[in-house]
Amino acid sequence: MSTTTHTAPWNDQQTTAGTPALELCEVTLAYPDGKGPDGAPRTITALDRVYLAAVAGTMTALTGPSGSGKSSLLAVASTLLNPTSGEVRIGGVAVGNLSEKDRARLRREEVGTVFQQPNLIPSLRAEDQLVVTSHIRGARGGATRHARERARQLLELVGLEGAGRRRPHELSGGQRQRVNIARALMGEPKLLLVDEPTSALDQQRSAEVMQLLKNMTRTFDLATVVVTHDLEFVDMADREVTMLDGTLTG
Ligand SMILES: Nc1ncnc2c1ncn2[C@@H]1O[C@H](COP(=O)(O)OP(=O)(O)OP(=O)(O)O)[C@@H](O)[C@H]1O
Repeated sequence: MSTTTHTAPWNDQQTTAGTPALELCEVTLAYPDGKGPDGAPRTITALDRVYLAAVAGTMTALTGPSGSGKSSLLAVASTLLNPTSGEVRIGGVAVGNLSEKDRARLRREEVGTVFQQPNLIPSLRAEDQLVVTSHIRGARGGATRHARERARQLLELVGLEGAGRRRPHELSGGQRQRVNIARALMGEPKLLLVDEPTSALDQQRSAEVMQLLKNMTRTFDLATVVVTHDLEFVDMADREVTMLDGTLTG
């Protein structure tokens, strides 16, 4: 019986240093919205022919009013939602051409996500929050040690050295968000997508979390896209883009 190794399609590609980690090309996303008075299906256009390129080592702030389409953009960029039309490319690879399995693998290997609420597991210590995913995926022995070592390094990098044994209720809101960010970096992503990371934090903690995201962007050469309502922190980003009624400007 012959064995074949399955190489991820995106590893087969010649990607040049200049390839953006994320490209959205003419991306439109329409959600179903019931039926109109005539019984015809209606839709809400959340994204309307959006172009966006995010390159390594750069933090992009994504702003815009409530309902303008920011979370929809992150959902499409993270490959969790398929656009209605247009193309999403991660590291130069057109996501629409991939099987569901390859898309999940691409997401796992290339994309880190940080959501508004840290969603930490209440019973787990900080370090275990970071290693649990690799454990669930079957890592044992050397791989487990490697994951634990990386978890410790990341916790130190996000300013939580010595807090690895604390459970979520023993951490402040800002510290929980730091664990969340460290967890998103465990898979060594190239693209980091962050949705409103400061919504539950006071001004000082918010500034610290934004600074941390910027530091991580530089340290790991990430393409980071941060949705934020906090206009005062927008200047910390390298670039600002604004959503308005599903259209991106900036
Ligand atoms: N699952 C869904 N089904 C139908 N419509 C949706 C769905 N999710 C979002 N929408 C609609 O799509 C539009 C964009 O929503 P989205 O959540 O992307 O905006 P947002 O800018 O992230 O808003 P907020 O800042 O309030 O989080 C809105 O009109 C919203 O009502």
